[in-house]
Amino acid sequence: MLILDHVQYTYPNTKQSFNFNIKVPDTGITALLGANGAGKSTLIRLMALLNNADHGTISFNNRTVTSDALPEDFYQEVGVVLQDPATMLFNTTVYDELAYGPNQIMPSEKVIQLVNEIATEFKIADLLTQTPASLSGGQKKLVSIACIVINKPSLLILDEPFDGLSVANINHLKNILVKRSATTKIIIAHHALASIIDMIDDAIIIEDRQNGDLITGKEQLINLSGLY
Ligand SMILES: Nc1ncnc2c1ncn2[C@@H]1O[C@H](COP(=O)(O)OP(=O)(O)OP(=O)(O)O)[C@@H](O)[C@H]1O
Repeated sequence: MLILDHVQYTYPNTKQSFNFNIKVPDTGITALLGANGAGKSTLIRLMALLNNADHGTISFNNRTVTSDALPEDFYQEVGVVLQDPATMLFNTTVYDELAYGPNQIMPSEKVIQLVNEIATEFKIADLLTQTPASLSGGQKKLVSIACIVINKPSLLILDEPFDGLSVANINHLKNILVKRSATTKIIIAHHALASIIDMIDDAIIIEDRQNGDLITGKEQLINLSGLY
């Protein structure tokens, strides 16, 4: 579904260079693992076409995609939540934030129903009338994820989704993602394998700004959990 074929990228200012050659497994939950600064967020920005590769190709569902030739439906199919949720929240209320995507494609009575369903699923119904800027860091994180999940993307990419969440909310979000992974491919960048090993199917290791191996199998993942 998502393939990065010899993708190279260099930040113009810091000259940090990255090389990614990755075939993301088509189903389940894939972890992106690596030390701080290894390149997980950079990889996500490339996958999401927020940064343009200097060389190589990215293909999604057998189509080559670039931000210059963006397929019209790309961001309906691919939902991305970046590390800092504040960058994603710009509406007046949490309700408007959640309704933003659905409002583009369905009538308002359906939107109301869907927003209420997702707010219940994420346990954020009591926040609907609040302004996003007034939320706590963890609440912003949950709302920003719910805002993308509500659009039912076929590929969901989450950069450090559990950062800043309480244990109860981490467990709740894990349950939501595992349930949704039956119909949605999910990629999660995370820096502590042990804390997500129960929910992932495989992992891509990023080392020194390059991708390493695709790790599959519970035993192999457990063997790595002391390192990542
Ligand atoms: N906007 C930017 N401009 C220039 N260089 C950047 C930028 N963002 C990241 N870099 C460089 O790329 C490197 C990798 O950063 P990246 O955020 O991709 O790592 P990461 O694996 O997500 O790290 P962390 O686990 O700490 O979030 C950094 O060391 C930094 O020097």
